[in-house]
Amino acid sequence: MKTTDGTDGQKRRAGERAAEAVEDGDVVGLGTGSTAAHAIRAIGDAVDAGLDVRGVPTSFDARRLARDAGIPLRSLNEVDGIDLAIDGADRIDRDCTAIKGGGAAHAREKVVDAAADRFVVVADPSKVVDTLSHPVPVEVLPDAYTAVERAVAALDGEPTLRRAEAKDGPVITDNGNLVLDCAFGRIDDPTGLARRLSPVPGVVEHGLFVGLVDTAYVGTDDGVKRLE
Ligand SMILES: O=C(CO)[C@H](O)[C@H](O)COP(=O)(O)O
Repeated sequence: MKTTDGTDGQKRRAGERAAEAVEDGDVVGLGTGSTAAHAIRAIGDAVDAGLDVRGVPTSFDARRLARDAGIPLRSLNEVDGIDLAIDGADRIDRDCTAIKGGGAAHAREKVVDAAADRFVVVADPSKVVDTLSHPVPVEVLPDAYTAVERAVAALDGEPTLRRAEAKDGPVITDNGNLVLDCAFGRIDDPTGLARRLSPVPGVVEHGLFVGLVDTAYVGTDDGVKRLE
């Protein structure tokens, strides 16, 4: 039966389906954003019901939400590995290459998601595309942002310093850095672009997630579709 709860319902179904994959004893990477938040709340409900897990949050916000949901927390340095990471995405193609960083959390997200035995993206259908063309968030050291802007321009990208909405000036990440949203138009070779962005001095991390996502759960109006 179709429901009328819109995008939030789609996100909730995706998040809750991913949370069902968490098993007793798991160490779980807890992603950032409104879709991952549904998974965090569902894991919190399961913890209330007796599930034994430890969560590794990917951001200040994920940590706060998970703590409020009653999930025991660890930092990445305190665990030997991560069994399952659940995180949102700004765009994902049918090969499960994703662009992340809409919440400026992609540096820690990538570290946690890449450390996981299994990484599941949760998304609503507006995130699924045939070809990636969304701007790529690039976290940069504050002292290096103009140098990185020039390097991005040399890769035919158009960088825009992300500005804060409830503060004058730029967005400052949880790591104290800046974000350049870099438009490259249609990204036909995300692997090549990722390889060119990573070594630019001053780049802390970019939001292209290539070869990291195992499965995507895409919530719909009446269920969840799976991309592998
Ligand atoms: O990458 C992210 C944060 O850095 C988010 O996962 C991404 O922006 C998706 O967010 P939402 O689920 O709210 O649409």
